[in-house]
Amino acid sequence: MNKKTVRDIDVKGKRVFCRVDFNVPMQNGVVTDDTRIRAALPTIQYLMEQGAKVILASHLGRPKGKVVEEMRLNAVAERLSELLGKRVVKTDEAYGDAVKAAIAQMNEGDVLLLENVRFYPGEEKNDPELAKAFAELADVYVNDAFGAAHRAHASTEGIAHHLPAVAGFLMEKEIEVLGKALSNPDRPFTAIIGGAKVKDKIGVIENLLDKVDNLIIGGGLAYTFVKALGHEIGKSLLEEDKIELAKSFMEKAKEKGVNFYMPVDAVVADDFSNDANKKVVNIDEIPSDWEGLDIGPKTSELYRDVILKSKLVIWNGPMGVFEMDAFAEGTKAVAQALADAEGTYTVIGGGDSAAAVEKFGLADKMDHISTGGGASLEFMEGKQLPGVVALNDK
Ligand SMILES: Nc1ncnc2c1ncn2[C@@H]1O[C@H](COP(=O)(O)OP(=O)(O)O)[C@@H](O)[C@H]1O
Ligand SMILES: O=C(OP(=O)(O)O)[C@H](O)COP(=O)(O)O
Repeated sequence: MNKKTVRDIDVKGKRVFCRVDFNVPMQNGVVTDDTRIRAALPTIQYLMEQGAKVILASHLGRPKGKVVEEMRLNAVAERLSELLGKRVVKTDEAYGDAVKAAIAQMNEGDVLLLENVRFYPGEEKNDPELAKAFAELADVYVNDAFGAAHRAHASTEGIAHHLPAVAGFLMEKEIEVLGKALSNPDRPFTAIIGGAKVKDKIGVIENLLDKVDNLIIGGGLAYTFVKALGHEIGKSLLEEDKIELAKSFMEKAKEKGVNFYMPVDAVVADDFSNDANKKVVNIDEIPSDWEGLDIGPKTSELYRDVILKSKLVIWNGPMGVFEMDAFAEGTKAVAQALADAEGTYTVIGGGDSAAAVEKFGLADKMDHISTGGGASLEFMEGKQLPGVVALNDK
């Protein structure tokens, strides 16, 4: 990475505004998955050890510029305190006089967490005034929020124009791992794209066709491709206006010598529910009033073979509706193949795929699980991430 990191600056005694992505799932006021908090610990602990006054900032959810009580960061501060073994002070605002007064009380090595930055309308608008108000709190800016690096917001981008601005360790690692995967991949290089958001993923599929040896398609978005081949897909997920594009991708794959793998069979159901009637059919035999909710066993086997022969695999998006046990087998099979693949570097691209490997107890078998869903996708599409661009060059 050609950006400066926390290693390149002296932070002793300095107030460091460190943007993290603590956008974690919560239920009844308790953090239910602290992966993102743990992922930021190396940077936080380094700053503490170096004698910085660590001021953490994060968003949680999408409160749309207003205070939403359930989206306060109090529970996050509690969890972070437990993980650090040190009390983290939490302010009820993210800038202003009360916050400045709390910061003035800090000693070297102390940690303070600001309130949810998205309680202010200026955050998502990247309002220069809010960016300045954040900058006034500190001497140095550190961005460790890879999961939010695709957002040009006041605390992820604007503030970097007012202070010395460097990357944290998580940001550095994410960019390095994903960057290496794309620029200098070990081969055969396989990308597995699944999930439901066809529109969001079309761009990444197009970009990956220039880079991979094998492209595997699964999940809800596969049916637009099945339809493009001229098959009946019943009530399966369809993005009608992307059929032509899907066709062009399959042609492009052929021209470029990319092996394009699509489901050869599917688990279809007569209802979108765990208790629906279900059966396995060949991909060109989906009944008109049924819908495909998982890849079938023949497809799982085919995909497993491709995975085991690969040296690098990146995976984004489940193979089926894995949240329902009845349609989790395909996603589980792919996760298991990744876990079993020896000498294969496996990268999980955030979001639901990360939740899936966690659910199947295979997370520790993966080489890199990205903390960013949208961010890793945009990175793989070849887009510049504003939160990274704004940092100081080496
Ligand atoms: N065949 C399918 N039909 C409908 N939804 C599906 C299908 N396969 C997967 N999904 C859904 O896709 C969702 C994840 O999609 P997406 O958000 O694109 O993935 P990610 O979060 O990994 O980027 C999951 O909630 C899953 O239930
Ligand atoms: O959870 C996040 O995105 P992700 O689910 O795509 O990884 C990030 O914290 C960004 O949140 P946002 O999509 O509300 O800007």
